[in-house]
Amino acid sequence: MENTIGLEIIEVVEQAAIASAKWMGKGEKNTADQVAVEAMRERMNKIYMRGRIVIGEGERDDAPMLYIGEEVGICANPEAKAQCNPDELIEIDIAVDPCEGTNLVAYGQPGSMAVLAISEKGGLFAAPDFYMKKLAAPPAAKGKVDINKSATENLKILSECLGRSIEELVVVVMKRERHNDLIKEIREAGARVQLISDGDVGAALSCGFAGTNIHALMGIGAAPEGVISAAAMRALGGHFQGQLIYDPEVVKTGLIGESKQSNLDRLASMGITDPDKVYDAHELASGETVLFAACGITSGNLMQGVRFFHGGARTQSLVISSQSKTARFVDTIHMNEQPKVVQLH
Ligand SMILES: O=C(COP(=O)(O)O)[C@@H](O)[C@H](O)[C@H](O)[C@H](O)COP(=O)(O)O
Ligand SMILES: [Mn+2]
Ligand SMILES: [Mn+2]
Repeated sequence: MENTIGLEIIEVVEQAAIASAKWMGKGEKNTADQVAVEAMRERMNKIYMRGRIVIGEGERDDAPMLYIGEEVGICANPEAKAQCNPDELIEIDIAVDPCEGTNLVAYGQPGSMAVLAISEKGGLFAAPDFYMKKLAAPPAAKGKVDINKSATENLKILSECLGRSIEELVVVVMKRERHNDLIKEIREAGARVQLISDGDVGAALSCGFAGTNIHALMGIGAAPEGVISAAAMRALGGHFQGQLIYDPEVVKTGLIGESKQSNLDRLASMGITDPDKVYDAHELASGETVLFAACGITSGNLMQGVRFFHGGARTQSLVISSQSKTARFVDTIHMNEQPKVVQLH
């Protein structure tokens, strides 16, 4: 799979990031999102694969493109349809977030990225658009920290696994009212908290790499982003656990349906019989091969954002593969028809 489409998925996230970056700082989050979706879809439909979107736009925004269940790949491209033989193509499930951190793009803040994860058919958990309690940590703490333990206990474990004092640990938490107690507990335990307004995929990913000065992600974010983060951590060997949150009282927003009971009914209709199950990275991204790709829209811990120059743009992407066990940073100069210069920096 990596050989077949590894390079192509880099271009998919690059194109989405470039499109979205044109709307950076313009205060229009929906446009920044929409153009990323269109660019991602257009490039995806040139790939010789039979792709199916399992996590996409859709539930939250009732989107017309990259919706859950949409078929993508060369056979979905009207121009190629005549020559297309689906039986010859590899079947792939895809989780996408073409613009992860739409607010970050709209307001010119760091940490937004175009992101996707792919695996064989059935290899990614088709999470509903609910919330998810998440715990991400570096590879050294994999299987040692536990989402069922308190933050205080996990910080002690992290401190031992990483050979640093608790005071030397930094935990990313989304700045939300629902996290007030968690933030207090982390601070009282002695660790430092980095509050983010959006973009918990980037935070989870940062835990996978030493040198980012981020040692854990704790708290509740969106479930689809949880699966994408899990795919990255699965391929990288980091720790990720997620537990669906279906009670609107816990998150204090109306985003996950009217009532706890209606959400439980919906989970049951999806075949999720144990709604409180804690999933680890291997369960959320269970395929034999898992690939993760991201391209910075605005600069973050791991990737620089898109930099435009007259006639082109430069991007930085990351592709992580469970198959080749590589985390590959890709630095690309994109040249339009006739650039006056090919800008190096
Ligand atoms: O910040 C986020 C927004 O993602 P997007 O809509 O693609 O720009 C995600 O990283 C979060 O995981 C998540 O969507 C968020 O926590 C849910 O929203 P909220 O109710 O504001 O916490
Ligand atoms: Mn997102
Ligand atoms: Mn998004």
